[in-house]
Amino acid sequence: MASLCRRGASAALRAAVLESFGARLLGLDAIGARAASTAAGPYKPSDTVDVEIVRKKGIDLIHDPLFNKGTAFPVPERERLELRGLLPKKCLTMQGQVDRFMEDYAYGRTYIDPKHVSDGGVTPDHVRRWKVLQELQDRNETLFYRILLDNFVEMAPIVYTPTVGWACLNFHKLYRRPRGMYFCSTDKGEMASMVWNWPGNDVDAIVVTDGSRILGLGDLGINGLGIPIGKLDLYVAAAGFSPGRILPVVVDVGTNNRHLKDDPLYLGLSKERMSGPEFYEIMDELVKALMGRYPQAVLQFEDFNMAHAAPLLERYRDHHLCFNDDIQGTAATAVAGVYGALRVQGKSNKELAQQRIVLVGAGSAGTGVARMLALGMVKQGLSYEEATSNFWVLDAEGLVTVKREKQLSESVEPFARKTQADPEGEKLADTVKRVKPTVLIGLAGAGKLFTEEILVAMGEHNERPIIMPMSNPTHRMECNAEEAQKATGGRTIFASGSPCNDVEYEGRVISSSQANNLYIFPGLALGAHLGATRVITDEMLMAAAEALGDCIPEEDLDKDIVYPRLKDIRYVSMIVAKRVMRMAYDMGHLHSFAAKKALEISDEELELYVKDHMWEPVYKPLVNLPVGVQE
Ligand SMILES: NC(=O)C1=CN([C@@H]2O[C@H](COP(=O)(O)OP(=O)(O)OC[C@H]3O[C@@H](n4cnc5c(N)ncnc54)[C@H](OP(=O)(O)O)[C@@H]3O)[C@@H](O)[C@H]2O)C=CC1
Ligand SMILES: CC(=O)C(=O)O
Ligand SMILES: [Mg+2]
Repeated sequence: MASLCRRGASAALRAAVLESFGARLLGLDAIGARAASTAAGPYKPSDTVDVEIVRKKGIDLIHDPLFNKGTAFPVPERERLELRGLLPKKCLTMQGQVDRFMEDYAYGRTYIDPKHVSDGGVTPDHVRRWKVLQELQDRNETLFYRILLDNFVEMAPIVYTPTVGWACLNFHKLYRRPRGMYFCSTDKGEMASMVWNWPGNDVDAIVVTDGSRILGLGDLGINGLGIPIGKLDLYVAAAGFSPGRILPVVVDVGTNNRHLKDDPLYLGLSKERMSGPEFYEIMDELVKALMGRYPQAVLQFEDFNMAHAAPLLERYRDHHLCFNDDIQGTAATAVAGVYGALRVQGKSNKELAQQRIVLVGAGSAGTGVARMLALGMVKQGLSYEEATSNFWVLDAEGLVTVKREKQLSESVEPFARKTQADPEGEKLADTVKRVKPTVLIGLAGAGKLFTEEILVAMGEHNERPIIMPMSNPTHRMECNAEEAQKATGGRTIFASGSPCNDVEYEGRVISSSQANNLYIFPGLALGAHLGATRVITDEMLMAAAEALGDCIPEEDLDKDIVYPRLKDIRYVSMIVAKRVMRMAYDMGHLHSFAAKKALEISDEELELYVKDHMWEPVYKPLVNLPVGVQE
C-alpha cells in the first residue's frame, strides 16, 4: 500500500497524521491524546483514565524516577501517597516544570572548565547541558522525555552523538548512580540469576555493547555503556518505548585501552580484552540469560568491534529477535539517504543501479552499507555480482582488491576489486580521480579523510556530488558541510553522521542532513516488537530504508534535504515501524494477532495501532480520582 508520504501522495492525509502527532507533542494529556485517537479510529480505550499502579509511597516514590512527578504531584496524590510535607506547597503543572527546567538548561548555573572537554565538536556548554539533562533523567523520567521529545532537534546532539561520545570518554569520572546492567566475564555461570536483579518484569528493548568500538573513539571498555543508554533514550523519545521497559547493558570482557586500564578511576576489568571461543561463551551465556527472562524483547547489538560484530549477528539472527545497529541500522539509513539524494537530483530509486560508489571504511558499518546498497541495486535488476562491481571499498591500507595478501573477511570479500585497472592499496584521492564516483561515503572513524583535493575532484566529476561523511562523533567525520560546499561551489548533496549546520555559500543557505541510524533503529525495533516478528530479516530492513526515504516531504527535497526532519522523528518511527510490520507479514514473520488484525483492515488502521502503542510522556494518575482532578 502506498505510503502517506510518498511523492505525490495526499499531502492532506500526511498533514492530518502529523497534526495528530503534533497534538500529542504539544502537550495533550493522556485523556486528550486518547480522545484524539478515539476520534480517528477504533483503537480507543474507554473514557476511564488508567491509573498507574505504583507500589511505593512517600520518599521512596519521590526517589523513583519512573513515577516521580516532583512539584507536579497533585494535592490528592500528596494526601493519599504520604507525600505531604515532603514537597514545597505549590503544585506546578508539567508545563510549569518544563519552563523552570528550560531556564536552567538554556542559561545554566554550572561552569564547566573548557580544559575538561577534550572531544572536538563538543563545547563546554554541550557538556553542561548533558549534565543538566542527566540529572533530570535521574529524578523524573516523564519530565525528561517530555522535554527531550519536545526539543528533539536541540537535544538529540546532547543525549546522543556528539556529546554522548564525550560522556563515554569520561564515564569513569562521571559515574554517580547506576543505570542499566553490568555483566562481567567473571560472572560466568551466574548471569541467568543476575538478570533477575533487574527490577522490571517486562522489558521490550535491550541494547548491549562490550564497549570495544564506541563511535569512532575506539575501545572504551565499560565506559561504553553511555551508548546503550543514549540509544535507549531515543527508543523512548523517538519511538515511544516505555522507559520502564528498556534495558541498557554492558558486558565487561576487559579492554585494550591502555589509558583506561591504568586509570585507578576506571570501573571495569583492568585486563586485556577477551577474544576467541572464550568471548563467544560469555556472549552466549549473556544472550541466553537476557532472552531467557525477556523472550519478547528486541535485542540490539551496538558498537562491537569488527572482529565480533558480524559473527555475533550471524550467530543469533536466525533464531533471536535481534539486529546489529552498526551493520544493519546504518545500512538502511545509508540506502534511504542515497535514495533521497537521487530524488533531489530529480531521479528515481531505479537509478541506484547506475551509481558508482566509493566507500571508505571496510568495517562493520562500511560493509553493511555496501551490502545493502548492493541489494538495493539487485532490486533494480542487477545481479549481486554486477551490483558489487559498482563499489570501490577502501580500508586503512587503501583500495581493497583480490590481490590483498592478508585474508579478507567474509563481509569485505565480495567488494574486493577484481580488475587489473584497480591497483591494490590505491590511495583514496587516486581512486576518486580515476573512478569518478557519483557517491562518496565515509565510515572509517578516522577524521578528515575527505581532503580538499578529494572534494574538489567530486565537484569536477559531478553536477551534484553526493557526499556522506557518516563517521561519529563530529571530529571523526571525514569532512564537514562547510568544507564540502566550499570545495564544490555549493553543489554537494550532503549528509553527515553527527549533525552539521546548514552552510551559507555566496548568499545562499545550503542544507545539511544527518545520516545517522537514529532514523532507523527506533522504528525498526518498534515494528519488530509490536509485530512480535521473532527475527529481523534483510527484507524488513529494506522496507525500513524505503519507508524512511518516503518520509521526506516534497518541499524538503526541493531544499536538498535527504532525510526527514528530526522534529518529525515520532512520525518517522511510526511509518518505519508500520512498513517493517507489513513486510514481516508478507514474509510470514508477523506473529502478533492484534497487529495482524490492524494490518488486514487498512494502512491507516495500522498507523493508529502503532501510534496507540507509543508511550507518551505525560503524568498518569497514581490514585483513582474523578476525571479532571489530575490537572
Ligand atoms: N552515521 C551512522 O549512523 C553510523 C556511523 N558509524 C561510524 O562509522 C565509523 C566506523 O564504524 P565501524 O565500521 O563499526 O568500525 P570498524 O572498526 O568496524 O571499521 C573501521 C574501518 O575503517 C577503516 N579505517 C580506519 N582508518 C582508516 C583510514 N585512515 N583510511 C581508511 N580506512 C580506515 C578500518 O580499516 P582497517 O581494518 O584496515 O583498520 C576499518 O575497515 C565510526 O566512526 C562510527 O561512529 C557507525 C555506525 C553508524
Ligand atoms: C551512530 C552509531 O551507531 C555509531 O556511530 O556507532
Ligand atoms: Mg553504533
